Amino acid sequence: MKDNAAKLFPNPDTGAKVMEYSVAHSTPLPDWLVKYHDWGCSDTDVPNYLTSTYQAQTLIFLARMMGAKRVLEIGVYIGFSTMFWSHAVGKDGSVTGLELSDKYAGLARKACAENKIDNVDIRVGDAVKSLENLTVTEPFDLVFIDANKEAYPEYLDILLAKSQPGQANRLLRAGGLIIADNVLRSAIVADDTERNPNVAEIVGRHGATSAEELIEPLRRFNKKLLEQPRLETVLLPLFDGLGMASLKD
Ligand SMILES: C[S@@+](CC[C@H](N)C(=O)[O-])C[C@H]1O[C@@H](n2cnc3c(N)ncnc32)[C@H](O)[C@@H]1O
Repeated sequence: MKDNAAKLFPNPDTGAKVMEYSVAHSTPLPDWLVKYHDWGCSDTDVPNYLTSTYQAQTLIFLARMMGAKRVLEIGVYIGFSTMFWSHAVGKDGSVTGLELSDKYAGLARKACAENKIDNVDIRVGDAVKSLENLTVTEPFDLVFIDANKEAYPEYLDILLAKSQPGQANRLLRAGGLIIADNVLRSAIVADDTERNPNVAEIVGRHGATSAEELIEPLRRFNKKLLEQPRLETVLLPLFDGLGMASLKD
């Protein structure tokens, strides 16, 4: 049987070169998005929150390939991903962003205004509440989950409950895509043994009492994606782990 993990990179340097080459041979982001990402990495509270520019290139490609016009984003931060979704859906599409922090929502709105983006609507508050209260006239094509990891299972439950077949004003259309970031969380979700040095590092970084506290909600989320009969799922070990599922009716 062919090995699932192709042994492409003999060492980290070659791995980095392959990545550099792959980025250079993928449709580039517009300059204004790259500039905003640079600013986000150098001058904001938590640069680590940002998706990478290569992840942006990949997700834009995916959204356009499925013809997505309406995107819901859970976890906006300073609006980098919000703006790349806006770029992906084009002027006749729209993006709704849910963000807890008033400050980050303000930065995101400012960036949208500065870049003449007028198809983004950012709502401030806890995303569980915002999702519960969200009503739409047309369903979303794509939902990007990138907020507090402990609430991922709840976000999924609400999304599915509000996207029932035949339901008026459902949130996600049949055939719509759910993309969840960080579902492997520096590999600790798949390997929480002492062989994985990231376990101690991540627990320390998040001031968690145990690795389990960080791992359990994501394992529950990944299991729900897999076992929910209305979802067809693939977990890509790219970036920090991308959970992807399409909704069947
Ligand atoms: C990883 S960042 C999002 C990064 C953004 N998607 C990007 O790639 O540019 C996660 C965001 O989720 C927000 N967040 C955390 N808990 C939340 C909650 N309960 N409801 C809504 N947003 C939340 C944080 O304030 C933070 O801005």
